[in-house]
Amino acid sequence: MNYDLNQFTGQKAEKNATYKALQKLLALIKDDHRTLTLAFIAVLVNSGLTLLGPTIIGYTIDNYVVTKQFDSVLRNASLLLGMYVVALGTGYTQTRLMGGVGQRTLFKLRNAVFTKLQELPVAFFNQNKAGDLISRVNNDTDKLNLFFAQSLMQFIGSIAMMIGSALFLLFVDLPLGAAALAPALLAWLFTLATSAWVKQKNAINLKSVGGMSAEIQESLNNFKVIVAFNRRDYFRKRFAEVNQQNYQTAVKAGLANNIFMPVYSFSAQLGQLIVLSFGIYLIATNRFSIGLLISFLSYVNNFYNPLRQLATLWSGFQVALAGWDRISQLLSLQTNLQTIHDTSNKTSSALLAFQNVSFGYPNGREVLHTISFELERGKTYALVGPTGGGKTTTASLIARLYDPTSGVVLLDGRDIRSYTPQERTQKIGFILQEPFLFTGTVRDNLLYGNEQYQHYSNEQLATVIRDANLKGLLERFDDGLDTKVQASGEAVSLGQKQLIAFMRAVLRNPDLLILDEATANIDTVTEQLLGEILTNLPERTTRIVIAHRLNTIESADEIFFINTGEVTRAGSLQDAVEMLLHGKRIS
Ligand SMILES: Nc1ncnc2c1ncn2[C@@H]1O[C@H](COP(=O)(O)OP(=O)(O)OP(=O)(O)O)[C@@H](O)[C@H]1O
Repeated sequence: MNYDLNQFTGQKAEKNATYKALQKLLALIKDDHRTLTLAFIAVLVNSGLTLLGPTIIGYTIDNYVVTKQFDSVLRNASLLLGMYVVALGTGYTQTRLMGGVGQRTLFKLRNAVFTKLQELPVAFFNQNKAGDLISRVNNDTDKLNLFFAQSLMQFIGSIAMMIGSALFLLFVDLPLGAAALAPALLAWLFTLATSAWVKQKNAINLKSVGGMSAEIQESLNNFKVIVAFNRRDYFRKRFAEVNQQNYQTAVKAGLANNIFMPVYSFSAQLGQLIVLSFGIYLIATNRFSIGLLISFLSYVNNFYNPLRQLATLWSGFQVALAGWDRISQLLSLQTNLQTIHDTSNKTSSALLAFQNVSFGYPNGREVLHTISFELERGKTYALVGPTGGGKTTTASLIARLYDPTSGVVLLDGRDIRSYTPQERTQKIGFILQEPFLFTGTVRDNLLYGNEQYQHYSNEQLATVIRDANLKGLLERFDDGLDTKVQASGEAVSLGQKQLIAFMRAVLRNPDLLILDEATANIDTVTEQLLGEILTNLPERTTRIVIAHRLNTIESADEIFFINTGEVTRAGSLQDAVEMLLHGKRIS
């Protein structure tokens, strides 16, 4: 399955996915329907009051100013002032309410995106850069917040004002009204023609922001290599390039976003010119009063001012849409590692069995080719083979980090896909080649994902550690369980990280323990200690050891040689050495 987010093309199937994601967006604001309704009412009241203004002014001019009835003029002026104050209040209410909706949507959206990231399989993270994902969680979601907080109700308000004004113009004088509105048609056609282009320019810009973020993340993650190889200039140059690219796409997006404004302004000016020219003619022929012309002009303004505002709002909307596309691509992804109902009629009495398993990474060659083997309970297996031969891949399939392209993996006689992630991780412990620790203490890291001992006190945990023969390992840490650990820091050595990963896996008491190069950075004495711990694991525990060092595989009951898509049983350590030396099966 392809999980590369930057390869989405917006084809039909993806459009359906976007539609689904749009439903998700609506679900996010569903809880806010009361606030939205209130804000909507506030906007309508605001627009209604603003719309009434010109009528009252026109009426006052024609009936009281011309006849010099100052009392009535003053009364209507006070009425107008009252209306404007109420409009101010509703405007403020609307802004406040929508600000809350925007922030809440942002909050929920970020949670939804992050939760989705936690659901996705390893294959997804192989194909996407962390920096780009961070940018989607941080930057793209904020584009939607801005739209909700600042634009949505203005958008509705502007439309309401425009409809009201248009109705008034057409009602008072149909031909003049239609002529005054005609330039808006131009603006509308222009909008239709350019919107997709504007959205695309914004999408390119957001993608380049994601690319820049990925670049920053990569250089921060690898700063030591950069310093050691004196590659600072190289990375500076690379960053300058992506920054330059981002600058260029931002300028283009900015230009695209501003393209509506002059066209909308021009159509507004045309509208006014038309009304003025025809209006003078209508007054000269006594079909229009001065007051009516003034209110007419005001309504033309009331129509075109929101239209001008729409120019900005519309580009904001295109930015939000482009951001939403990037988020919805992520939200609509489904993990391909679903828990399925076990329909295979295949059985095996072994703890784990590969039956005709083939596997290849997306866009890569086949790494394993119709492999079959079985692992018995309580035995120790070693996987050996040349670098890149497929050992880690085999172990990853055993831990179901990926599913086979064809064939089936059976755990305890059942399709491994029929186990829930909890059941599976309970049964299988995996010590990865590159141990990763979370910021916290040794204790936090030992209990990571371990429900059983979560609430144990340090003393109780120390007893469990002693019973599991792990005491000798814990002593390697100055402050024992309370030793501070940092995900990216150097407070613990690589070997110590491997020790924590080892203890973490053993404490979970799994049926199957996979050690992928787990002793590569550990001294010989400690390695012997690990060997003893492994030997003393409960009898039913099956161990799989991936190692390049021969002494670590000496104690294995069976050795598998993995290379060029094949898994071959090596009868003895000597056979394995021969195979390693010749890189192939010996006859
Ligand atoms: N995430 C991945 N995406 C694409 N190809 C991969 C990925 N991981 C491994 N491969 C490819 O699969 C093949 C087997 O890799 P694997 O890591 O299983 O080998 P290995 O035997 O464990 O090697 P080593 O001894 O170096 O750890 C290699 O050709 C590698 O390039």
